Amino acid sequence: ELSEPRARVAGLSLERPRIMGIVNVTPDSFSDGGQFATTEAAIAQGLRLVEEGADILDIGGESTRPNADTVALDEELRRVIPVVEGLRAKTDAVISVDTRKAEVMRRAAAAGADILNDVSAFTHDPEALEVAAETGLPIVLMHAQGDPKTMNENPQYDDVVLDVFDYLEGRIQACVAAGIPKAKIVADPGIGFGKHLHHNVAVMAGLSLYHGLGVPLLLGVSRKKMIGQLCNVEDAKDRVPGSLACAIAGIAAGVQFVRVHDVKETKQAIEVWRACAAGTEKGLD
Ligand SMILES: Nc1nc2[nH]c(SCCc3ccc(S(N)(=O)=O)cc3)nc2c(=O)[nH]1
Repeated sequence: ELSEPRARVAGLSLERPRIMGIVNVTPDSFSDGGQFATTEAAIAQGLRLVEEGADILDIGGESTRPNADTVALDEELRRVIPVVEGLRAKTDAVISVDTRKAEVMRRAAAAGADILNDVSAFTHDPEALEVAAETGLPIVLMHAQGDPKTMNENPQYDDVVLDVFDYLEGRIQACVAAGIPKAKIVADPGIGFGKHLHHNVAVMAGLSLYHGLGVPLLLGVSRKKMIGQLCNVEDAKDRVPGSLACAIAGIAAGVQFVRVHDVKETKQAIEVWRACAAGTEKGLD
């Protein structure tokens, strides 16, 4: 076999863009439905996103948006683990867990999670790298400058595109040194994490550079402030067209995974874009 076997991440081939649907497991502030209601709603949301075409579900129990408060370990476990268990029992979709805590990673892997997605690139929790290596799961390394609490106050870069590249390269090396094969690593430039608008758009324009890291790329821009700033749209729910534009821009630059809220819409945008890029109605297959 002259060509090396086609790369896969969590069993997913990378011959076509993969959609990661977002499942935020945060208490429903509109009702005192309690933990059970939150768990059941999150599981239902995950199954809906799979129906809409999500290849992966990203389960997050701690908001890492700017100025967000941290969530205690026991609370994050209470939010995330039941949802991973519930979804594992009901779907074969790939399950990713968005967490910075080693214990959440360990328990999520035991509950059947397939990918560990850490917005701190396994730097926040001193145990995270070792636990991730022990699970043997594929991981997502994302760039962030600073902590969610303060990251967007005054981010500083020499050259944001190159600085993000160098950071990710260093984290890949640290993970490989910790025993995580490079074939199990996905890199992500972290739109909105310690970046002003001009940093975010520079990263978007420079996405193709990150293929030089030698790993698949993931992009998460869905409904983020960058879109709101460009189009003066305050409510995140009104940012879907801009989110689709960012997903397609990423895919056109060769990004293999897009992390989105609006799976149905993103899937339609991708299918149409692929047919037009391939010039055949069958798309790029
Ligand atoms: N791999 C990966 N994981 C992620 N998890 C999240 S949670 C989003 C937190 C947030 C919300 C809103 C803004 S803002 N102010 O730019 O609108 C920033 C960060 N995102 C990502 C992402 O991209 N990749």
